[in-house]
Amino acid sequence: MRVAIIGKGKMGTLLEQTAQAKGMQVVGLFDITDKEKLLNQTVDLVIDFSHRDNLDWVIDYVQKTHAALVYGTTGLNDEDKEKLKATSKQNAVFYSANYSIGIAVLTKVIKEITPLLETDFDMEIIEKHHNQKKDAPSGTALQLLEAIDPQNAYTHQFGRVGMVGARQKEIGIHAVRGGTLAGEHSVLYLGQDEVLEFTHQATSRQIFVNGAIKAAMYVSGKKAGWYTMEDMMKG
Ligand SMILES: NC(=O)C1=CN([C@@H]2O[C@H](COP(=O)(O)OP(=O)(O)OC[C@H]3O[C@@H](n4cnc5c(N)ncnc54)[C@H](OP(=O)(O)O)[C@@H]3O)[C@@H](O)[C@H]2O)C=CC1
Ligand SMILES: O=C(O)C1=N[C@H](C(=O)O)C[C@H](O)C1
Repeated sequence: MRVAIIGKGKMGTLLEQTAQAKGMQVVGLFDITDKEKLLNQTVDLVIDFSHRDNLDWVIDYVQKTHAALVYGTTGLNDEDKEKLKATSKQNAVFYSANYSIGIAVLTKVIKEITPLLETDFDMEIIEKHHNQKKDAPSGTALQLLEAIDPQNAYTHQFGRVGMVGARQKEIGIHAVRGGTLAGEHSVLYLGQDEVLEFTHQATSRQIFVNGAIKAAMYVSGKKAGWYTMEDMMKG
């Protein structure tokens, strides 16, 4: 499988090593500065872990070449997500804000348990990441938020400051940044005299890379469509 990787940062470089070890032919790591080099060739699959500013030219490229796309970049706005969804009408697009198995399972679990808890428990999300991360809150925190509030029934309270008053029908989302933390996400259910807390800790980026490579193998050769970790877990 001929693969192009968009992004030359922490994820891009680790992806290249792992993809090559799995026998994929990596034609290169690309960024906005050298996109012309990619436009001159075709690949079967593009893996993007870079920055949302690359989204438009990457979409143009996969649409022209019919390559499949595994997309992991976070910090997308609603319009960006719509563009990706629209691309999946002509291309196979695999999308996840977090390619670890642990977060895929946690997302599934909290979808199931939230309806049992939300009447009596307040819900909050806390994420912690390294000091180089550009977006906040993390894409995963937003994915977990969507899982606990699929109908948008709560106010989404991004941090709190000042005389905020008593808690309303809201979900708090909090971002911590520092050091080299690969990523930690907690979903808290806070009730009368009891707290239920689920925490996922990534102790290395390799888990995201392994998940993205699995997603690449899963989506390669599939017909146009939108593919997720949930689909891949079903097999
Ligand atoms: N879905 C998942 O499981 C995971 C997703 N991610 C996401 O992947 C992305 C990359 O993460 P990571 O490798 O750690 O980040 P890095 O900062 O290490 O690398 C980012 C890459 O994007 C490029 N870039 C930065 N800003 C711009 C810009 N404005 N326009 C075009 N290119 C740009 C950088 O180039 P330069 O160095 O020249 O600025 C670099 O090549 C992030 O969005 C992160 O949240 C990360 C881990 C897991
Ligand atoms: O930037 C990172 O590092 C990570 N980004 C993703 C996110 O925003 O959720 C996934 C993971 O937490 C690491």
